[in-house]
Amino acid sequence: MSTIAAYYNNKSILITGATGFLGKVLMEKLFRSSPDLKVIYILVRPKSGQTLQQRVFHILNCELFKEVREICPNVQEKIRAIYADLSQDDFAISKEDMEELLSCTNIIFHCAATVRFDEPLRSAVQLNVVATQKLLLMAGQMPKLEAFIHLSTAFSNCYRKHIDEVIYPCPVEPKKIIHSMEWLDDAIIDEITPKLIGDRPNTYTYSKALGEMVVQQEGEKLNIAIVRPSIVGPTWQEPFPGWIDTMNGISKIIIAAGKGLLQLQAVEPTNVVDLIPADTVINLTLAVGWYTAVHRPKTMLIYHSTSGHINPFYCKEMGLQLTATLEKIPLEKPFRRPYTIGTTSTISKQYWNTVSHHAYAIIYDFYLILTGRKPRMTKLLNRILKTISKLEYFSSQSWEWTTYNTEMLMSQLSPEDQRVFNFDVRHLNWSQYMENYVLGIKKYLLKEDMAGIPEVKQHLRRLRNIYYFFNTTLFLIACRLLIARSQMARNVWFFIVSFCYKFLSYFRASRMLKA
Ligand SMILES: CCCCCCCCCCCCCCCCCCCCCCCCCCCCCC(=O)SCCNC(=O)CCNC(=O)[C@H](O)C(C)(C)COP(=O)(O)OP(=O)(O)OC[C@H]1O[C@@H](n2cnc3c(N)ncnc32)[C@H](O)[C@@H]1OP(=O)(O)O
Ligand SMILES: NC(=O)C1=CN([C@@H]2O[C@H](COP(=O)(O)OP(=O)(O)OC[C@H]3O[C@@H](n4cnc5c(N)ncnc54)[C@H](OP(=O)(O)O)[C@@H]3O)[C@@H](O)[C@H]2O)C=CC1
Repeated sequence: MSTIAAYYNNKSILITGATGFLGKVLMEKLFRSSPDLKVIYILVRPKSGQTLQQRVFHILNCELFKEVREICPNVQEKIRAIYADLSQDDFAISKEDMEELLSCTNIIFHCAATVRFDEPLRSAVQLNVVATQKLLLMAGQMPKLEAFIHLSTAFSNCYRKHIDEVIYPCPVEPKKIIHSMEWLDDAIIDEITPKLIGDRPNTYTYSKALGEMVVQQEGEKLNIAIVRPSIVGPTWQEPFPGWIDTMNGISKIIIAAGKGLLQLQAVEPTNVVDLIPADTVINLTLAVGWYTAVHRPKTMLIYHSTSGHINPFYCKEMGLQLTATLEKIPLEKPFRRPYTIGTTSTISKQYWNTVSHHAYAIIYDFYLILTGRKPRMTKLLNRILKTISKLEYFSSQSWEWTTYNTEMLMSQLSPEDQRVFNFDVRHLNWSQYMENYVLGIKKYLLKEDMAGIPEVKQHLRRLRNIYYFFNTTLFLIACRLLIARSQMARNVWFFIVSFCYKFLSYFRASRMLKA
């Protein structure tokens, strides 16, 4: 049996963010690989009118947990959902629950975070920094705690091009930031936010960097490690390929491209997109948990979960594969045929935005008005372009992450552990992965019916014909206008027509001679 899987058996594990994308994949893998684990405590808040129990029921009944439901029929009994709101003091956990957590927990996986790039600094700090600090204080009071694993992001130091597995300190100490948030009002915080985040693009990356500093400072006496994934995509292999249930940045780009709404991508075709599958991140996280608890490294180690250095996926390759896949597995109700153009030049971006986005939206809205409907395309397009502009910082650049700790860990695993907890992306086939990505988006995110694919393909063929017809008509109108206004265009036109006529006459004459 795998040593790592055996380690988690009979353990009490505390997970924050278990209702999130990575949290679910983490729980699933734990139950599948170590069905004899004692209990998983999850800190959950009620949401969207659902109680804690309803949320847990919903998670366990989703497709991701299909295999777990068979392997571990009593899975429901092994999850203990604890009411908690991490943005409140003491997390609003009841006294009894807190006592149980403090006395029983063996391992903590801290996944909860606000991942929105545009979160106001106060809320980003509250969740990504203050909550982390409080959880570390709790961890310090847990006599049975063996490891604390903190999930951060590979982009916490994205103002650097080359990023090592170390903490890069922020100029202002986290404690000072936390303190200032207590007495500054929202207007002042908004005003000073750009100065505080400095070269970072948003409050998310800044607050995650502060969170790492807090982990380093407050976790000195703990057995602690940080995992930094890059852009997390759907599962690669486990429990099945293509599972995704989050509308993160890159999925938004794929959907907008798939619906034919977005053709221009602010990317340099030669840049690397550092995508990493969710199951790879979780396998590494579990291996890190085991290594930290059993081998107890002297210093806190940081592990990069990235792909670019060993199996680079270039933007151009991604664009081509995305276009090919979207033809094979089209998304429902496309506005146009999916097509991608990548550029980072401002002039080129403005040109393609006008020609390829705004012009089409205006024409479509005009068509809607003519057919007695309400125009909506320009509004939708503007919203999408606004969203995409917030991702441009990440799509238009490349980074280099070193992975010495991740490679060291891989070398410490037995062949069986390397197989069961595979986090080696050298053999990841990007073309296959993109196909499963689109399938996953279609099935699990958009909940579209696979049986509708032939009909969509037919619709796409109609759109293609309209496109050719429209372009040919535009071309002929342009030619006609030119001929009417310019002597030179008329001369060129007569030259082309007489040349074609002579060619045809010669062709006919030679055929008659042969006959
Ligand atoms: C055949 C020829 C082929 C030619 C090929 C030639 C090759 C040439 C090269 C071409 C290359 C092309 C490549 C194509 C692919 C490019 C890939 C680029 C890769 C880079 C992508 C970067 C992605 C992000 C990177 C993240 C790094 C950080 C790592 C982390 O830790 S991330 C943690 C997770 N967080 C996130 O991912 C972000 C979370 N989201 C947010 O923070 C927010 O959504 C936001 C981004 C800040 C945007 O906020 P908004 O308020 O603006 O948007 P909101 O999401 O609230 O939506 C507003 C409304 O708009 C609607 N909407 C949004 N998107 C879409 C859509 N796609 N479709 C339809 N509608 C959309 C949305 O529904 C909202 O509507 P409402 O609910 O009604 O209000
Ligand atoms: N997804 C990605 O591309 C990447 C993610 N990461 C990191 O991985 C971790 C997990 O990310 P991911 O799963 O994608 O994020 P999600 O947004 O899917 O999940 C966030 C989780 O945090 C919980 N949470 C948020 N606020 C609170 C609160 N006040 N009280 C209790 N729980 C709360 C959410 O609970 P609820 O369901 O109630 O909202 C949810 O379970 C994060 O630390 C993130 O920074 C790093 C790199 C890339």
